[in-house]
Amino acid sequence: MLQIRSLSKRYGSTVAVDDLSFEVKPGRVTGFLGPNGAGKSTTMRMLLGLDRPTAGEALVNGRHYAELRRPIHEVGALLDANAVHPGRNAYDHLSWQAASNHIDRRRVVTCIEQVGLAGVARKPVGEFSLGMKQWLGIAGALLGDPGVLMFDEPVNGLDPEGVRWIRELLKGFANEGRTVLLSSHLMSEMAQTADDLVILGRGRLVAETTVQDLADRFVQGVFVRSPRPGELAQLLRSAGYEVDDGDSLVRGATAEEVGDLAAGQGIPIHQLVTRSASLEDAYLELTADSVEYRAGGPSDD
Ligand SMILES: Nc1ncnc2c1ncn2[C@@H]1O[C@H](COP(=O)(O)OP(=O)(O)OP(=O)(O)O)[C@@H](O)[C@H]1O
Repeated sequence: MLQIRSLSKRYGSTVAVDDLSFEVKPGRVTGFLGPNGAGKSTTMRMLLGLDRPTAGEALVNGRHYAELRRPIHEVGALLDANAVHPGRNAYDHLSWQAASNHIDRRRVVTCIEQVGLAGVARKPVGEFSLGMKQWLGIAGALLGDPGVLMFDEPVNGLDPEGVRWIRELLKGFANEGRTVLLSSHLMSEMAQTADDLVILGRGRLVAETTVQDLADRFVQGVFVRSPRPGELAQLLRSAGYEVDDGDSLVRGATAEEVGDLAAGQGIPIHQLVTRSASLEDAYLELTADSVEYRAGGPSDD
């Protein structure tokens, strides 16, 4: 369990995190989303005791990181996959981490196998692809078999197969009852991975929701096809619905409402499909005011 309470962090005149509060629950994958510079990494660093809050608290299992008795057994994290000595091999890298935390070497082998690196464990990390470094970072996070896992942009730069692999791995961790916090600036990466969503913009909480609720909230309407479209559209308009796209899109209605109205007047329906905005659309709308830089240059506020 992770708890963020009225958390703020300033760097000089930059407010990186601004009075942020949310919770991350066990048994779920929580997507931590926000445009570049929204404050995700800063929040994670404060949870891990790597940065000191200006105000508020960031708690792991109800305690500050510094108060955890055996931190590596409570929380594991991958913040920067490249923060590995390139000349060291994967096995030695993890063994060194394990030794300094009194963790048995057999656990190193288990973690290496769990992330599929057994075949390259003796290769220098400098020869690893970005994906392999990410797996190694995940193996490091698993060393202490912690109940809480945090990953900062773990799928950044991975190919689709790598993304799918990591997605299944993270879902598996949540199914084991662990708390999994996963940051990204892309909704597309979260839609199929996360259960819950915490969305930031300019250091502030924009939404704390579930993927399902967000999708439901942004439902656009119902696409309907009938051999008597004009008549149906008139009926729907008189019932107070907005109908457009050549009388085929009924805004603000459910499929049941449209179907029942049509049935009441004996108007045949050949197709009835609920049409949602994509999660990506919903996310862009929610964070539109928070983007530091857009494709066309700096935002004008
Ligand atoms: N050590 C630091 N010194 C000064 N400013 C910082 C520092 N760390 C972060 N910031 C600033 O704080 C803000 C939040 O940065 P942060 O890295 O937490 O965002 P993020 O959501 O993780 O973004 P990204 O997806 O780009 O990593 C940014 O404006 C950033 O420039």
